[in-house]
Amino acid sequence: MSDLYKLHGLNNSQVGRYGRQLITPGVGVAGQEALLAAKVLVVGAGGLGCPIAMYLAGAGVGTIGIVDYDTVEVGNLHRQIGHNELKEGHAKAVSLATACQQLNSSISVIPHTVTFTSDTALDLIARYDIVVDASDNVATRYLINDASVLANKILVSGSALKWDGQVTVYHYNNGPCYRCLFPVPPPAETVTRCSDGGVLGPIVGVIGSLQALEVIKIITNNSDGVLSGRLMLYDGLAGTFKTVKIRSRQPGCVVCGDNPTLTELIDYPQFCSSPYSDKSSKVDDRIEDELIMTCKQYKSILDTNKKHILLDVRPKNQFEICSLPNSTNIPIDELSRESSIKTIEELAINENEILPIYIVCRRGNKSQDAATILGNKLNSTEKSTNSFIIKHIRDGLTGWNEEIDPTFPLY
Ligand SMILES: Nc1ncnc2c1ncn2[C@@H]1O[C@H](COP(=O)(O)OP(=O)(O)OP(=O)(O)O)[C@@H](O)[C@H]1O
Ligand SMILES: [Zn+2]
Repeated sequence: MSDLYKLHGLNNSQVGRYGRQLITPGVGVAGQEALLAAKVLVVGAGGLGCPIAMYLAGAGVGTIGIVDYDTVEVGNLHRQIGHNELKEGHAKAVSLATACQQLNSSISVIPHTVTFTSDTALDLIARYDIVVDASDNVATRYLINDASVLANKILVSGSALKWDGQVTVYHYNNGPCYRCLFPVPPPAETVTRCSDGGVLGPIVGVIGSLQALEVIKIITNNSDGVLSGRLMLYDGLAGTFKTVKIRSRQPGCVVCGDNPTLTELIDYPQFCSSPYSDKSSKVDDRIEDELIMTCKQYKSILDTNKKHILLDVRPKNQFEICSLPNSTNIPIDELSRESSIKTIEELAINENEILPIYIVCRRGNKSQDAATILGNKLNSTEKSTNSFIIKHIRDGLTGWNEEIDPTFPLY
């Protein structure tokens, strides 16, 4: 296109590349120019981060930053479709940045292979206009919120688990921030992680795409429909979307309120009692020593053919993947039922002897709770006998894989 025809700053290849987007009502040349000038930071290069960054790259967002400390694993690929098998072991931020550049080499995509922490957040955010939360843990969520408010940036937030997801925009046009809605973090033990609850690829695909769309709406100044003060909920299994009004900005909010008291970043893992990661860490012992058995001890029980009951308290669909020989599956949620207790008693009471009951789960977390529940039910004071031996297997099936048999599949 010669200047004779041109009334704007887009060149011929930009008109060609972004044509379908350009002619969409509400975008136009001004919208495209704004996209090319925009700088967006995506925190997390996982399930949400992949579609977010790829769609923003496709749309021609001029500068995209991608933060992630982690590396690509094959178990990520069912949903993290910006990566591929050749990238196993590579930094996720670099892998996704490369995929974005392959999609659109005319923009700038900057990988930041660091953990987003109180030390790194403000420096990173300062280089961008909009922040997108594509992380997967509560500590990072509070950090991103506080850093965005302190740096006065708009935050596009999303989350997904199992078959569901949600999207909203914080700190936009006097709308609420995350803390206006959730002033204090939930108890760490009530938070379900993707690695425990599961998540489907298309669910993060939908939510990540919606987050990218909010970013595009904000940049192209389609402000009326921006999901500020509203939360869009997607139930993929039911096939429904619902948008609900959420609490407005709270004048008393510690970070975005009228008289904020939180004026610098804090220690978020401490505040949330959980780390900047949803990875499973070693589980601490919470019960007395006599209720604990190691994987090696259980192996020797098996090797010596000692009679016992092995109770696997994982959800049924996890038990189906693989289980230790002769184990009985009673998911922990069903353990307190009278019928479950009866089944366990029938299994354990064997002619004249009472067999010991060993409990296993994925990592040795739920099995501790199960040992306590079962101890209370079976050895309660109302019972005449107090003789059930109950132990949980420390480190669970993950420990079994690591210490005893690496062929036991991990998921
Ligand atoms: N504070 C943080 N700094 C940098 N990256 C983060 C931070 N918190 C989370 N992330 C990244 O956000 C991404 C979230 O992706 P996703 O929810 O798909 O989980 P994942 O950790 O890859 O999956 P899995 O739980 O299956 O291992 C991860 O790649 C994770 O490394
Ligand atoms: Zn607030």
